[in-house]
Amino acid sequence: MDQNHPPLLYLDGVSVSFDGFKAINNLSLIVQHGELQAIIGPNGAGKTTMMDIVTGKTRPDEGEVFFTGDIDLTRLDEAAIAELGIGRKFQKPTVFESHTVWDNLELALKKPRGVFSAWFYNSSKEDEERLEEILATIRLTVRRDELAANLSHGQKQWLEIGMLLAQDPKLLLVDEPVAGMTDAETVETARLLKEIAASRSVIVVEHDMSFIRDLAARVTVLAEGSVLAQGSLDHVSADPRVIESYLGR
Ligand SMILES: Nc1ncnc2c1ncn2[C@@H]1O[C@H](COP(=O)(O)OP(=O)(O)OP(=O)(O)O)[C@@H](O)[C@H]1O
Repeated sequence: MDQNHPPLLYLDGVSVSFDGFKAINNLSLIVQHGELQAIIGPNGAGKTTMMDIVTGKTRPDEGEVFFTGDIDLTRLDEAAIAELGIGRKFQKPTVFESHTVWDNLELALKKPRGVFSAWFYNSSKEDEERLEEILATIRLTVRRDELAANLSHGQKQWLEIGMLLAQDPKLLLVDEPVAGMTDAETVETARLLKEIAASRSVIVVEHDMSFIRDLAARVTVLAEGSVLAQGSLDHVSADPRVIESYLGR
């Protein structure tokens, strides 16, 4: 790692086994500041486990995981890692159904990012402007007063992404966001994530290839717990090993 210009996220030689099975095997991965990166790969490739390692849910047996160059994530717990500005969106949307879109965002803004945040919070003009901005980003401005329960599945996913944005993460990990979305929502989600990545780094795990194409991001192909190929979607799609282990199946 270039110590003068460290990447936002740096994994090197990371391995983790479950009952003797190497779910992550000597994985090295870099995410730059302001980068949108797509991670693809067959079921069981270790995509979820990789995110579990970054967010502190799973401890690696071996290897280095550094954030902003000098912060060793393997020594921190989940709350401390969230507090550093690493947000994670799980596959299923978890919004407060009986609250409005606006209230969901406001609750996320008030929620401390981790246990070390200030406990006292006063709503300010500045916060309201931020929430308005987030509403526009997640395409829900006109539905701000709607109960979250009345949103479509795709809109719930966007709302949850907005709730993470309210926490102002430096790195956003997004797990299979377009599963179950309509085609139109899927196309819009690619646009939305590209906009978000203009001001922070985003890792997206997905199986939907037309969505990955729309993202126009650098693609990392994981297989059997390590990086099989990396580059543009066209580049990795032409790799015979990628075709054999994933795309050709
Ligand atoms: N806590 C755990 N205990 C035991 N085995 C696990 C655990 N977590 C993951 N695994 C195993 O590790 C391997 C990698 O799983 P992982 O969920 O990371 O893959 P994935 O690439 O996210 O797959 P998918 O595309 O299906 O979500 C799998 O064989 C899985 O069964």
